[in-house]
Amino acid sequence: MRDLDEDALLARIFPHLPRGASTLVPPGDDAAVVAAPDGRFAVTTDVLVEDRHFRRRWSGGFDVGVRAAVQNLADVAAMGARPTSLVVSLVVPGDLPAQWVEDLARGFGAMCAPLEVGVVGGDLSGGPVVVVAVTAHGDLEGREPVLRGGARDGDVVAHAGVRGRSAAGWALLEEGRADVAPDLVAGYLRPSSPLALGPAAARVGATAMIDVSDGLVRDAGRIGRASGVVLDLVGPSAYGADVAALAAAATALGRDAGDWVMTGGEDHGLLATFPQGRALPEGFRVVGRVRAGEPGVVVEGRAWTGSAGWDHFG
Ligand SMILES: Nc1ncnc2c1ncn2[C@@H]1O[C@H](COP(=O)(O)OP(=O)(O)OP(=O)(O)O)[C@@H](O)[C@H]1O
Ligand SMILES: Cc1ncc(C[n+]2csc(CCOP(=O)(O)O)c2C)c(N)n1
Ligand SMILES: [Mg+2]
Ligand SMILES: [Mg+2]
Ligand SMILES: [Mg+2]
Repeated sequence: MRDLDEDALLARIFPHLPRGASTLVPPGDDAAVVAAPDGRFAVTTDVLVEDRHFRRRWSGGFDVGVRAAVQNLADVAAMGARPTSLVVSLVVPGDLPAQWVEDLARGFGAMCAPLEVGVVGGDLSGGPVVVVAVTAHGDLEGREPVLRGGARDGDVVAHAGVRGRSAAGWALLEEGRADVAPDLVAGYLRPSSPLALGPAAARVGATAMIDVSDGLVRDAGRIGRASGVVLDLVGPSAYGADVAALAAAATALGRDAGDWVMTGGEDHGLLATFPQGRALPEGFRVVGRVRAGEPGVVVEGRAWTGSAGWDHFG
């Protein structure tokens, strides 16, 4: 596994997976779309693993519940769908206080109840570390899903949500410096995604969309490769306010705030492409252009030479 990256591993998995009779959008996007006799729905799953995504000494059950919900709801929103329901599978070690699990459920409730998203079931098992695996469903409300593969030469690239805050908060926790910027730590522990802007982007004709889980540059590259175009992003110098908000943390840790903005994961903003001249939903900000060229991503016209963004294996 150490010799593969996530995309290479998926390329080995996908050929073996049956398409089934009802698949409208197969694996490869933020969610699949499945036909139902009375319509169709988006479905997606993401897992959080103790000591890979969170540490129990930093994150309470409530935090992990919020985060697991957001991570999955954002994948639904990135299809242009409205989330409707979750199911939650838990693996819990024997030393875990029952209160932690109750707090986890409260975290799901706090995130989902205001959205009228039901948490409608799940599964329980024991195991060596905490694992929270969530499946989320969404309603496309009669619209076409917004795929990763629809960006076209001449489109604008726009982003909604925060940039780099989760990465900065995670770095502060790792270095024992949470005191430097508690707001950034909160952005890591309990990220917030502009979920309503997924359907809003779809309604104004977004051509492609992804939620940013592995970093702007890496996830922009996924749209570029899926669409057969290149996304040319603005660089860190265009993100003055974002960089300023991360400056104290970057200074304290000797890290680069611009790198967090461009490559930090787990913010769960929405990155979308729109036809040129389209009025964007409020909350989206233009961060680049789509051009013809070697499919993928460039920053200010050049290959990105900063860190690559998150990959579990690569
Ligand atoms: N084990 C697997 N079997 C089948 N399909 C998979 C598997 N793992 C991932 N996929 C599919 O591969 C695509 C990419 O998955 P990935 O997890 O990178 O996307 P994501 O959930 O949007 O990102 P992230 O997990 O970083 O938040 C998705 O369509 C997903 O359903
Ligand atoms: C303890 C700890 N170590 C490392 C990280 C960083 N991290 C883990 S997964 C991920 C990207 C998205 O994951 P996925 O693709 O699984 O959704 C990132 C940035 C963390 N959050 N906690
Ligand atoms: Mg996603
Ligand atoms: Mg995933
Ligand atoms: Mg990922």
